[in-house]
Amino acid sequence: MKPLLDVRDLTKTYVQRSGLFKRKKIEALKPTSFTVEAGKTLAIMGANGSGKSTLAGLISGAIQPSQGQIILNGQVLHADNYRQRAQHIRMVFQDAEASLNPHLTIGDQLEEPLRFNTGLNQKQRRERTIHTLQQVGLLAEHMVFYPHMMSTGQKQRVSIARAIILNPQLLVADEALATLDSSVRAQIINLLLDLQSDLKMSYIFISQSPEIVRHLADDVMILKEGDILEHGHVDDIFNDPQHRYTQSLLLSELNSA
Ligand SMILES: Nc1ncnc2c1ncn2[C@@H]1O[C@H](COP(=O)(O)OP(=O)(O)OP(=O)(O)O)[C@@H](O)[C@H]1O
Repeated sequence: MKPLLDVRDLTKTYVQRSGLFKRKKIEALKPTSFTVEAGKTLAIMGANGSGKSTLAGLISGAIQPSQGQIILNGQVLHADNYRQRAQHIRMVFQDAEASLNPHLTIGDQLEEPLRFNTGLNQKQRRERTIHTLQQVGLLAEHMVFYPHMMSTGQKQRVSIARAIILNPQLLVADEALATLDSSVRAQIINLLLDLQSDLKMSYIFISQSPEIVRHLADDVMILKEGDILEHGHVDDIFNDPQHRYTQSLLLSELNSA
């Protein structure tokens, strides 16, 4: 079966000035290749600075690659074609609060991507917005709410609604559950699993929590200093990690979970 996402030799090198004439190269992501099947979840784990957010940013188009290709459904995604990517790949961030505009109603924030990326008229946009709110367990009445009127969990639901409103094929979640307390986190995990089975989306899920990864992911990729250290089925990696780094990641996170 052809994969939904095919990442080939994706690379990101940052160049930083480190003096008047000196430049320092930071290899945030070394040439990285992997695939994600339709409807499946790939989790990405790694210590701080291992390149997780860089990889998420490259896939979502927020960061321009130094080299490499991203192919979605057989089509090469061009780094400068934001519109081409925006419809198919959407991101959910850790801090729902910061990713929502405090001055706009929830309805206006959800309609924004529809205005920019679709030809839907106002009535159709409103219908789609209400439908999407309901898909994430919110109500049509939430259209007129401002973010400060909602709980943390409801705000994360709005972030997810905004991510799925264009019917993307791939959702990239960067530590999207990290700041939620355990009961809200369980609800959002269930919501993500339900949405995936209803909408057949693929997920790339960055998380430091082995508990969440085991629950949500099919495959897991372990990043270390911009390199893939291990990549395989979650059960295989969790039951038999090949590297001490992976073992300590799983252990330290287990202890803090
Ligand atoms: N804009 C930038 N300019 C220069 N270096 C950067 C930039 N963004 C990230 N880096 C560097 O690239 C490397 C990978 O960073 P990245 O944020 O992708 O790691 P991460 O695994 O997401 O870390 P964390 O878990 O702390 O968010 C780090 O060494 C970081 O300092």
